[in-house]
Amino acid sequence: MAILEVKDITKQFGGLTANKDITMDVEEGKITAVIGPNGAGKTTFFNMITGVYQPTSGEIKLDGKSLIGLRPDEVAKKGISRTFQNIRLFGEMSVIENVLVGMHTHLKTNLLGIFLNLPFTKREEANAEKEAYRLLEYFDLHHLLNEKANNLSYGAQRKLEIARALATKPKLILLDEPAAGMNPKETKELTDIIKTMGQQFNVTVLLIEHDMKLVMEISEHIVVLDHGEKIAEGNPEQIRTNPKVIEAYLGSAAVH
Ligand SMILES: Nc1ncnc2c1ncn2[C@@H]1O[C@H](COP(=O)(O)OP(=O)(O)OP(=O)(O)O)[C@@H](O)[C@H]1O
Repeated sequence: MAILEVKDITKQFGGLTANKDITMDVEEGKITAVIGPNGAGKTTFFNMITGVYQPTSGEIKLDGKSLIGLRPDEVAKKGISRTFQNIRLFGEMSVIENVLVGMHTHLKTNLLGIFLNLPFTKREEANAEKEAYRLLEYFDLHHLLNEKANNLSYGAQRKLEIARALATKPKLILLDEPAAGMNPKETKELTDIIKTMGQQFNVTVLLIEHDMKLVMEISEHIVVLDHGEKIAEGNPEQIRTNPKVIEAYLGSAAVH
């Protein structure tokens, strides 16, 4: 079943068409990747799904309900969470605080409850901390929980961003180049995390990534954009051997 349905979306910035009539489905529980050369329109595509930009035309549905016209915070409430190409953590806050901030978007507690120190509030906070710890354990960041986010290695910051995005309990998580800037060891670790996190956290993964080894290893479905248009989609084998994709993006050397 498709959790996300995108139909004929187009985005124009003045005279430039960044996305043109893109149609695709993201199947629930499957890892889907969007690939393509720089400037192909991948981030614009994510920005439309998350309400940062409104499409010039077309339809986007989550669980059969339209997301058109919703602001980013409203899209987030519907169950879509994301990470960014450039890391956006609260650098002065600790690792666990970064995750707790993510969780607070769906806790029932309000500020009054915190000031009055109500039992319900305390219980909810304690549960949130436990859950945050469990998340950090999964990302192997639990030993760093009191460290300032700014002090983490680059790879650890990238993982923390994903952990924070998961803390909002999304149905669908969008990862924008999660492996960018990572060394091979970090990329390998991240590959394993992304591969298993769907089942672990009951979330569907849609990612943009340039690291083809990662993409080919974890994706069940791949969509290829070039100059704002979808030029191919299919499973890794179909994409790897598609002449159009090789010409536009992969190059003959990258096929093996
Ligand atoms: N806000 C904007 N205003 C004008 N043009 C934009 C805007 N955002 C993106 N573009 C243009 O749209 C095109 C697609 O950009 P986009 O960032 O979506 O590509 P991309 O595939 O994500 O590239 P990369 O892999 O380099 O991140 C580019 O030509 C870009 O300059």
